[in-house]
Amino acid sequence: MTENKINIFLRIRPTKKQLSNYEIVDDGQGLVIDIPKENQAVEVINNTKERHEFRFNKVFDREARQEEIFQDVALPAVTAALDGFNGTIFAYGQTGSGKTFTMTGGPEKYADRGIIPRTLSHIYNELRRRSDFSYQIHVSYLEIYNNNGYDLLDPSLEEQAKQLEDLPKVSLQEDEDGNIHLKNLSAHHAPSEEEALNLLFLGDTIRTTSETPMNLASSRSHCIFTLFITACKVGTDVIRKSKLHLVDLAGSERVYKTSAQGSLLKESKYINVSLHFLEMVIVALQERSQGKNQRHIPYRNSMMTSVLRDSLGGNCKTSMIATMNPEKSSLFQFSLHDIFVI
Ligand SMILES: Nc1ncnc2c1ncn2[C@@H]1O[C@H](COP(=O)(O)OP(=O)(O)OP(=O)(O)O)[C@@H](O)[C@H]1O
Repeated sequence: MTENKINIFLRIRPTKKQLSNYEIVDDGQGLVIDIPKENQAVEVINNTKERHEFRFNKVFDREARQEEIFQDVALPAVTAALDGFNGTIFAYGQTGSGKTFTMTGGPEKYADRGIIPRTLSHIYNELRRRSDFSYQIHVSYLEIYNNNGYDLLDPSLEEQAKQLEDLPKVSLQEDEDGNIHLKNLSAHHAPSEEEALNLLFLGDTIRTTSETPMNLASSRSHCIFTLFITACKVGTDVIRKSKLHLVDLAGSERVYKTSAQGSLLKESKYINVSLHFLEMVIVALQERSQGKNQRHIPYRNSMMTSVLRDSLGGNCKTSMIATMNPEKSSLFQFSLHDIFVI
C-alpha cells in the first residue's frame, strides 16, 4: 500500500514591526531564519549555526487569508473524510503564534473564521450537493491536559463554570482487534451546520470556564474536535464511516529548568513529552511514506497519539500547520528542529 505523505505548512503571523529576520525561498516552500548567536536557546543542538533552513509544502506569509489557509491546508483532508477516509489537521506552534486563530478563528470579523468553522460550512454544503449518499454527522470535543482526557461536551454539564477535574474523565480502551475506543467521550448528532457550530462554541466555552489555576491559558492543553461521518449509499446497505480530527495543540515552547517549578514544571513536562511523542510518530510516518523505513510507529506512548492512531498515516490525510511568531523565531526554530530541518 502506498502511504500518504503528511503535508506540513508554515504560517507566519502578522506583526506590528517590519521584520527582516526571515526569508521565504524556493517558490514559497522554504524558510530561512537568521538568528543572532547571542539569542540562541541554550539547548540548540548545533549552536554554531546562525542560518536555519526549513522546508514545507507551502509557507504562508503574514498577509495570508483564512480562506487560502482553509483551501490549501484543510480542504484535501475534508474532502477525503467525506469520501470515507480518516484525517487529521493539526496546528502546532508557540503560545501566541496563531494556532487558535488558524483553527477556530478570530472573534472580530466573519472573514476571520478559522479552519473548524470553514470545515463545517463546507461539509454541510457538500451534504446538500451529494445525493448518492445520505450522511449523518456526530461531533465530539476532547481536551487533553497532563495526558488525561476530558469531555468538553458532556450532556450533564450545567452552564456554570466547573473545574477541569470535574469534567468527565475520558479513558482509552483497546478491543481484541487492537482498535482504540474512548470511554466517556460523548458524541453528539449534529444535523445542521448551526448545531455543529453550537457544539464547537459550547466546548470552547467549557474549555475556557474550566481552566485550572495551572491552566490559566488554554494553551497548556491539547484540544481535539472530531467529526464522525457516516455515509449510507442510497438504496443499499453500504455504510462508510470516517472521522476527521481538528487539533489545536498546546504551546510548543520548551520550558527550561530555571523558569518553571512544581506543578508548572510537571505540566510543562507533560506538554513537552506529548509533543515529543507526536513528533516521533510524525517522523516515523514521514520516513515510512518516503520508503526510508518500515519501523514500528510508536502510537502507544501518549493519550494523544493513541487517540489519533487510526487517523494518521496509511491512507489517511494528515496536514500540520506550524504557526510562527517571527518576533520570537529563535524559540520557533528550536521547537521545530526535529521535524522540519532540511
Ligand atoms: N494570522 C493572524 N491574523 C490576525 N491576528 C492573528 C493571527 N494570528 C494570531 N493572531 C492574533 O494573535 C493573538 C494570539 O493568537 P492565538 O490565540 O491564535 O495564538 P495561539 O498560538 O493559539 O496561542 P495559545 O497557545 O495561547 O492558545 C490573538 O489575538 C489572535 O487573534
